[in-house]
Amino acid sequence: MSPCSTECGEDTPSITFTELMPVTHVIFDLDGLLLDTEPLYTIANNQILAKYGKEFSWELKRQQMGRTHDDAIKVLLKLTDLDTLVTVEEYSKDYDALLLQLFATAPLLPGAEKLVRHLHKHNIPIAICTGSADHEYKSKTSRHPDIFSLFSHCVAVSSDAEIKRGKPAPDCYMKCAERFAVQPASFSDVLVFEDAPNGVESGLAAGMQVVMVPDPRVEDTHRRKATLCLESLEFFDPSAFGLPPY
Ligand SMILES: O=c1[nH]cc([C@@H]2O[C@H](COP(=O)(O)O)[C@@H](O)[C@H]2O)c(=O)[nH]1
Ligand SMILES: [Mg+2]
Repeated sequence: MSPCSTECGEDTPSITFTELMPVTHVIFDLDGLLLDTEPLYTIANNQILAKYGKEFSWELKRQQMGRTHDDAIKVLLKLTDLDTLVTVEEYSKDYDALLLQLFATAPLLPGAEKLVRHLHKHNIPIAICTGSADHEYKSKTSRHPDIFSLFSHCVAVSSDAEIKRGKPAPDCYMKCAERFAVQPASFSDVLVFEDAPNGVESGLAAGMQVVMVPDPRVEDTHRRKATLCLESLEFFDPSAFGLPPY
């Protein structure tokens, strides 16, 4: 994982923009980072929006990714000018049913299992922080009990009464760090893994370092905000953040 500048070629697996500092704790995003669920959201939104004669553009998706269930639908309805015609409840009805069917099919993304098993084996505290609701988390992870049992806890913002604001606000990452049995000395001792611009913003605002593994469509301006940007979790080198090497 040799650090390099943006001048590197397109096949460069990693780009760093700031100095990397050692960490003691790691928090993972879920959708689009550990699990390949983002295409499922695209299928569901395309299907529902078609009923209203609209298309699910990349701009809509980028705005939605990482947000809570209700925030994501509110943003979508506003940006498509459907907010005066359709309520969040109306949009959710068929959308939620379709998603729940799809979630149980979600595979792990490349490099996720190796990294999670490695950190757990070396007793690095690991947790999950997702914009999803609890019942969605359960459905999405149902195929992979061996991996998801390795995390100390999961903050599922859409159903967490203690968290008022979802990503991009910092609240969920701060709360997730505070729920470790042995808390980090400072939020800067936490490393976050994220795929979404809203999630990167959330982790950084919490004072944490953020490794971004973005959708290929994420623009450079958003990639540059992350501490480190990787094409795939497969290219992550734990020793770059003072974690035990592979
Ligand atoms: O195309 C989309 N992707 C993702 C989301 C939202 O982002 C959350 C995923 O959060 P995370 O990446 O924090 O796990 C989902 O629960 C959902 O609320 C969405 O609405 N639409
Ligand atoms: Mg995500």
